[in-house]
Amino acid sequence: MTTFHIQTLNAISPVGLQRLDRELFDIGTDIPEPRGILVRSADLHSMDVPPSLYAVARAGAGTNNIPVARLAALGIPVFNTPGANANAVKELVIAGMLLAARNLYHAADYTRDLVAEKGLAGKELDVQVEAGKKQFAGFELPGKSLGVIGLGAIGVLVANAAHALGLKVLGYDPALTIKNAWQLSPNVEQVTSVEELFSRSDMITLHVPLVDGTRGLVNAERIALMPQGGVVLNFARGGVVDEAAVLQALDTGHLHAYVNDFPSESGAVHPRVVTLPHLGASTGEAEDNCAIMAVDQLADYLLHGNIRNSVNFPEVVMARTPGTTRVGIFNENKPNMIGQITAVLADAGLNVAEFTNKSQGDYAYTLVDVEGEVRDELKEQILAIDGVIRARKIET
Ligand SMILES: NC(=O)C1=CN([C@@H]2O[C@H](COP(=O)(O)OP(=O)(O)OC[C@H]3O[C@@H](n4cnc5c(N)ncnc54)[C@H](O)[C@@H]3O)[C@@H](O)[C@H]2O)C=CC1
Ligand SMILES: O=C(O)CCC(=O)C(=O)O
Repeated sequence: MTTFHIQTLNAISPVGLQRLDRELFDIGTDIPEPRGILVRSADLHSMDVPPSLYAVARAGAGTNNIPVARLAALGIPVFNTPGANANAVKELVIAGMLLAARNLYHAADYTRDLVAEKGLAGKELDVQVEAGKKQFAGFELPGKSLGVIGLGAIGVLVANAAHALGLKVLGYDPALTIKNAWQLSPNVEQVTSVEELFSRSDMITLHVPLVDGTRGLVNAERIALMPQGGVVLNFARGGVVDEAAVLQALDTGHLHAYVNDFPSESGAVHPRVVTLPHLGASTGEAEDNCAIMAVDQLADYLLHGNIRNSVNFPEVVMARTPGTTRVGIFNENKPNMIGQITAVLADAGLNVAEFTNKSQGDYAYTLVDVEGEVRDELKEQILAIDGVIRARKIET
């Protein structure tokens, strides 16, 4: 029986890893010729793709650290774990709003400084606490407006929780899915332009992927639309915000605070910025959820060829037909591919028991269960079809 080598490039929760049957999988950080890679935030863009590699599973949501298009062209699916860490991020966003509204981070620093640096104690400390606290007076959330950009797994949870805290919530997502629309509170007002969202929001929170269309989404022009004293919360990715524009708006007082999860040299030391060390998904619960989903999807692909939650190939899931052999085929999405594939199977004397083919963008994926002996040369015959990228006999 085949043993699949799985390479882990970040700490993946053991709750997920223990789901891999050690008779079928071996796992390590330095494993040679990996069939599968499990990753969180490690940057794979400069990686030489090992010829052995069949799939990459991201235990998390964002895949901007992975060369998704390059892997698609090689017939290598990239999986992610939609929603598995959404609650963890939502809770940190709520914490971020409160940190900003009540100036908590700087207030706690002030108190620590009175004792640790100035050496105050007793009555002297009490006097300075009461004298200094007015500089940290904040505002309450009810009555303020929050603009949520991106109403996906995280954005919907944030929007609903913010409404429950008494905020007026506006949402913007030009590609809102029906599933997410069902989850969204009817009290969240959807707006149709990002400019309207900025001009009507005291606070803005970002929940979009980092792609070409979202890079620098928060810029000087849009910040200028916000009411005086606004707050920007960024738990999406650093590149979604033009940080220089944010820092300038903080310096002029147009913005009150910037709370974010993506340290940079200038942002991390600015007095009106609170920067966390990419903590959004760092809860035991989220790490377990992500690892379980990533591992299950990777194992299902390696053992059965099924594709669930891939960011570069369509969803293709087919029950195994007893007494058959399964073949998985990636090809360019162009006419007559299915006809040519089934012709090769027929020429090889194989009867098709089950067949499914789905396309998405430039590529398509076929799973076929065949009756009859699948000889080694079948793979070469399928690969000889113009437009076929990869073919695999799925042994188990
Ligand atoms: N700080 C952290 O540790 C974490 C950060 N993230 C980041 O948050 C992002 C979102 O995560 P999820 O909500 O789970 O993803 P998701 O895929 O469920 O939602 C993203 C939403 O953004 C929308 N969108 C895309 N482009 C947009 C645009 N230009 N304007 C408005 N909406 C747009 C999409 O239609 C989708 O509904 C991830 O891609 C990742 O970068 C996710 C998890 C943890
Ligand atoms: O794995 C992590 O801690 C980061 C999570 C994240 O940024 C994501 O899921 O997009």
